[in-house]
Amino acid sequence: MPQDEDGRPLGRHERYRGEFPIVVEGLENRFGEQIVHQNLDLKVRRGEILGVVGGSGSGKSVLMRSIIGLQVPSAGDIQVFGRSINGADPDAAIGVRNRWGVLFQGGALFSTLTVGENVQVPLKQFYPEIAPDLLEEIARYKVMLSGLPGEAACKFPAELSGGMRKRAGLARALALDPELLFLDEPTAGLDPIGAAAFDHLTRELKATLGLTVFLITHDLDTLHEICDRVAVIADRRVIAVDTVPKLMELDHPWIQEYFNGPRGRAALTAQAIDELRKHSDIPAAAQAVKALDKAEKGKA
Ligand SMILES: Nc1ncnc2c1ncn2[C@@H]1O[C@H](COP(=O)(O)OP(=O)(O)OP(=O)(O)O)[C@@H](O)[C@H]1O
Repeated sequence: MPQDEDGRPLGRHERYRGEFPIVVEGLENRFGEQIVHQNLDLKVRRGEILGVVGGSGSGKSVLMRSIIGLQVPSAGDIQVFGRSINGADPDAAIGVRNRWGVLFQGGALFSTLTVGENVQVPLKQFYPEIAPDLLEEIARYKVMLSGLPGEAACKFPAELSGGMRKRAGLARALALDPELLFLDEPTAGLDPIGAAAFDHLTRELKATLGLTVFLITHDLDTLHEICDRVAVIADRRVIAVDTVPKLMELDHPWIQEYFNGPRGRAALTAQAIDELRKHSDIPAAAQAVKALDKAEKGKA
């Protein structure tokens, strides 16, 4: 039975009201001789989009897999909704596991099922009593919530573009009305316009559905645009968690290279121009945007 922050049992449809729906303490993950995480601590705040960054192979996906119970850590404790998930028996853990949705890298859709049937998989698993026509209706609603046309529910994953497949994966992740959404590199492989649209959708969904989002990404635009805070993994642990501007002030070499390198600065400039555009009713802002656009055209 899921519990609230004071250990009281939560009803099936009650939502978590504590400050930190995810708390990771002293996490260690080893694969043979390789130590991926050691003494890793992280607290995710309710209602935030937490970006997770780190070099390739730094253990971002392993951290996500540990939190959702797909990777059993060698040491440490992980609490989700105030409940330790390590060593929890599967039946008891179900009270927690039906309260998150996951979009894996590449979407991980079943290729032999239509999009709608993919969305129905978790629904059937956790709510076998729902009648087939209602299942179909819920699936179609989730498909549309993810920004796809309703007809996409009848298509097979192979019939969709990369961006549409991501949205279909998102529809499945939203199937159970989760409180927590895990996204593993959602904008990887999308063109800049598709990536910006997916970011926008993530932000909208967070606001309208009251989600807490754990977002692994390499995408600097995503970090600047939609993340409330960003956790940086390096040296086998989380070395900092803060807003992007605050992180940029830190003196760590990886952080400096990542956020203040040429790509980091370009993302920052793009965000600044976006902000200015929002205020183009102010003559000085409109003038600045015009000048910057002209400079960009000159570069091209
Ligand atoms: N099941 C496994 N068995 C052995 N080693 C593994 C396993 N899963 C992950 N690893 C190793 O753990 C390390 C961290 O992997 P992980 O996928 O978490 O990195 P990442 O930070 O997500 O990288 P990327 O940004 O490239 O996706 C890598 O060296 C990887 O080879």
